[in-house]
Amino acid sequence: MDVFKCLSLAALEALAIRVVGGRAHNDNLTRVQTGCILFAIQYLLLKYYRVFLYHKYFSPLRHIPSPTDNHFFFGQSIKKFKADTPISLYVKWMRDYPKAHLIRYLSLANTEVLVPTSVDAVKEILQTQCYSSHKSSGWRRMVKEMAGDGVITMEFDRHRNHRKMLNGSFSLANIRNLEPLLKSKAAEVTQLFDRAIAANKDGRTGVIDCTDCSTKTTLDIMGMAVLGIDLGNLRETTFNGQNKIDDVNAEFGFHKAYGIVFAPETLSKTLMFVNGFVPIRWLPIQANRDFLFATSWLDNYITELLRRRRAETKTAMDSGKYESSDSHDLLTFLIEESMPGAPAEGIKESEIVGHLLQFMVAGHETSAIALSWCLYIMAEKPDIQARLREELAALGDNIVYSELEKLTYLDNFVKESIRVYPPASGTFHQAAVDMSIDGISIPKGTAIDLIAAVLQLNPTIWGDDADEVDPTRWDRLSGDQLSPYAFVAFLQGPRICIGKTLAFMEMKIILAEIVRNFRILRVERPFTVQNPGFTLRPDGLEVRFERIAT
Ligand code: HEM
Repeated sequence: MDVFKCLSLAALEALAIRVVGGRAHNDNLTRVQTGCILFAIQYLLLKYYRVFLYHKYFSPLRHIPSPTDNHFFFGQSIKKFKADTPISLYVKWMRDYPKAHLIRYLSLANTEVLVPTSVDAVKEILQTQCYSSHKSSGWRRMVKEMAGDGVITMEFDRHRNHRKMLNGSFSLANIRNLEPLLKSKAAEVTQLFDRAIAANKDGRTGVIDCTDCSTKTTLDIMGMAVLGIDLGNLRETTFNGQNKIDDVNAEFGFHKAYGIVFAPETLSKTLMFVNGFVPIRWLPIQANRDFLFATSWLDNYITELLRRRRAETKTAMDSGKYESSDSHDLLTFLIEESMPGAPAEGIKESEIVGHLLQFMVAGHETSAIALSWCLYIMAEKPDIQARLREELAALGDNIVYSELEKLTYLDNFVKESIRVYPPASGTFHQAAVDMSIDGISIPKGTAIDLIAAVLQLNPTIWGDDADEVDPTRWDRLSGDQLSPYAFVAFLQGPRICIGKTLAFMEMKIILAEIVRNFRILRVERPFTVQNPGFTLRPDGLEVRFERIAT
């Protein structure tokens, strides 16, 4: 836009100089040369104004509390990149300005970014003015590159229409039908724990990598719930004698592909972020080749599956043998919804593939991270673990979910772990129109980072012990804690997570099985949290556990 403005202005000025000055004004310079020089001067001046002057002297946002330790050009970007976790700096700023409703920080080239820190400010963005902002274009580009174009990357009417159609597939009744699947996967988790014990020298305890194990579990669950296929990641996991999962001989599949795309090495991660702004996937390096192979493998796999299932459905319908069942995986649901005369008739194949890919991603990665942090908390806090076990002991051996969901301590524990360790670190918006938050005018285009931890770890909302994991706090909520905008790990408003109920159900069923059968003893070694990233993914979090004698 700036280039276009400066080009037009330079062309007009060059023309004016020619007309006013006549041929004599400077015979050595042609009109094009004059135009180029004017363009360069104006463009540099405009950029200087935008990068170095605007945020300091002219921006309507300049009075909002802001961290001051900025790099002169990169603002806080380098610090964010180097921080321990994707949320650490945001939480620090929230603590530095406890009374603020909004915080402003400077990003690359001193671009201003707002971070809402109060329940009122978040409510305005997610509810009152929910259609005044949309996901940032850079973020959407990154997600589309990884997981196609589905509900997560759609906006406004397109999002509203697709979301309305998709809501049916994750209705309460449909989710309830997944109970047998979730129980069978929970049983497979205990078998995997037993295999880890059997592979260990002492024959009594085992060690698992929490993120790896949880990812396999939730990927298997999503494989069934979304695609109707058993990916078999849990069943096929073996251990190699040094407590390590033996992945060397595993065929290329969903788990490997998602690992490359969503849990990449530092170089690949950097390429992913840079590519959100400047296209660099054409660079002939191995990290790019791996990424492109994995994303196209996932896309081809799902497209083929869709075409095959569609053909099978059509054959069954033509022969009058097709019966719609009560329990739908998302793929079957979408095929039925897109039939002639059905609500989603005319939906593009690429949109169905986008939805499926994005549900697989959104559904497995976040739940896996949430489960990993639950295991971490249990390892660190034996008292919490004991209390969970005690509550579960009151139920018989063959637990049904209707009993499990009534357990208040388990419910509190799951909520509390997601409060302290929100799996999705943030959602990244941009003002779609000029808007006002907390009485402050926000110009169209301003970036807004919605960071769950900034609300969920905020001492002004949750008290001085906001950082502490205390499941019992959910029994005595008061003040702002009662607001739905104090707990936004699943977001709120029209874009609230579609899988929230399923996430709670799967976590409770799997945790119940683990807690009843195993005692988590300790965290085995120091670990890190991946940064940069869109999730709070622990890296190398291993726990040691033992079987509980029956
Ligand atoms: C602990 C587990 C989970 C957490 C913390 C979580 C969190 C979130 C968050 C924060 C969003 C908003 C993202 C954004 O707008 O940028 C979201 C959206 C979404 N989630 Fe989840 N999620 C979880 C589990 C699931 C599951 C199990 C599914 C699968 C059914 C799922 C499917 C989705 C989808 C499809 C969206 C996009 C909704 C839309 O844009 O309308 N999530 N989730």
